[in-house]
Amino acid sequence: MSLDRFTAPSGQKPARVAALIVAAGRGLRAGGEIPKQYQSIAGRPALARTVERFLSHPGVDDVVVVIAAADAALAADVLPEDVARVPGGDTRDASVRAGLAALPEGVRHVLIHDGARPLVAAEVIDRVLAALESSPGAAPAVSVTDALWRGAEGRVLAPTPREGLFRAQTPQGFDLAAIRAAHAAHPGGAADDVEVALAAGLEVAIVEGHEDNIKVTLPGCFARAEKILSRGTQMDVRLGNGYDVHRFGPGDHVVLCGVDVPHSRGLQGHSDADVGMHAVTDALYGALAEGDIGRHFPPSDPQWKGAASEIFLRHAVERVASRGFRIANVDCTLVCEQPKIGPHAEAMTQAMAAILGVETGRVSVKATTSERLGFTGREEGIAALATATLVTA
Ligand SMILES: Nc1ccn([C@@H]2O[C@H](COP(=O)(O)OP(=O)(O)OP(=O)(O)O)[C@@H](O)[C@H]2O)c(=O)n1
Ligand SMILES: C[C@](O)(CO)[C@H](O)COP(=O)(O)O
Repeated sequence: MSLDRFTAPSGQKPARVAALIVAAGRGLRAGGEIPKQYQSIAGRPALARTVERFLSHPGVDDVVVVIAAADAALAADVLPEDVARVPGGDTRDASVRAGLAALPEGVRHVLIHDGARPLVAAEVIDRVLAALESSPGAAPAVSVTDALWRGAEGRVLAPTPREGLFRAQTPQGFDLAAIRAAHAAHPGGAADDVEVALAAGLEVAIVEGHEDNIKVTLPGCFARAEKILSRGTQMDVRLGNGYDVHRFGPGDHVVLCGVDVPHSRGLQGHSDADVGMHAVTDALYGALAEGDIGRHFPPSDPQWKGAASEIFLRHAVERVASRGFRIANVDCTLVCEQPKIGPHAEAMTQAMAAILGVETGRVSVKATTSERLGFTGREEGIAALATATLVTA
């Protein structure tokens, strides 16, 4: 097979990539009342963490998760609604085959990953994808650094050379057509997809894995994964800012940070013109690098005319959670001469905190005048600025 086939000529759109996450195992070695992939690691199900790593990777176009039919209800609680799920088989390779068969048209490269490896880093995924440009298969591994022995009944029998030995990890990446053919020809019982690929004569490049990319296998692995997360190596802190302006028009009240405030005029806008809530919503989208309200709710779409801004904020809050973050704090400043914000700031804080799903101590709503300068000073409209901090959930 020519290696050129796997090289994206510069300037061409990169190959469409699917992540196939196998999560149909029973997790017998790990124990617990539910399979290990549904158990929590630092407050979040392992599988939710795994899936998020691929959903948030810019090189991955599709994510398909293979689950046991018996786990459908557990999966519904853990997986984002729009993530495709496929019923698995009794063995890992049967589950992989079921997933490969279900991948959408047009996928060229597939990354096959254990649902039980929730800490895979973006750099590891990057390295596999880069190697796939010049090889039909690529997989991460870490070299064996300890001495190896063969042993039995608690005794060392013989030292074993470790040169050239690697500990295999996932995601294992392949040209989709090639790995489908390899699985179809394999008798079954392979430990992983590299074994299947090699049996079919495919070349598989080794890329650098990561010690943190552990597979949750035994009961102690949950604590190990939590320790890795708490080290902060996987901690991501995001800051976002938002800014919005709405002009005054006819009316008898304004809606600010979810509270109706009596005023001699109203604010004009396509929605309810809640300038404070819009700034906070944009700060959340900004922290996720997901654009702004206009991208998610185009003003050209009549269905958002007069819409309560709460709809926008709730959407941004959902995006935060599904990207694996939580809101650490939000700070919003309203800039206007009138109406006076002070008497309403507490109600605004409470209304915002309820939608954001955080305690009121994490939300600040404050106001300033612009000393009668500029458009806010001339009372032509109200401006709002907001900052949001997100941290890994
Ligand atoms: N029939 C199977 C068996 C395994 N897997 C998945 O393959 C990955 C690696 O397998 P392993 O760690 O061995 O998981 P289990 O089979 O669940 O573990 P155990 O052997 O302890 O029961 C896991 O994400 C697991 O859910 C799968 O999708 N279908
Ligand atoms: C695929 C794999 O994760 C590679 O390390 C591993 O082979 C699957 O898990 P198991 O514990 O060997 O069943």
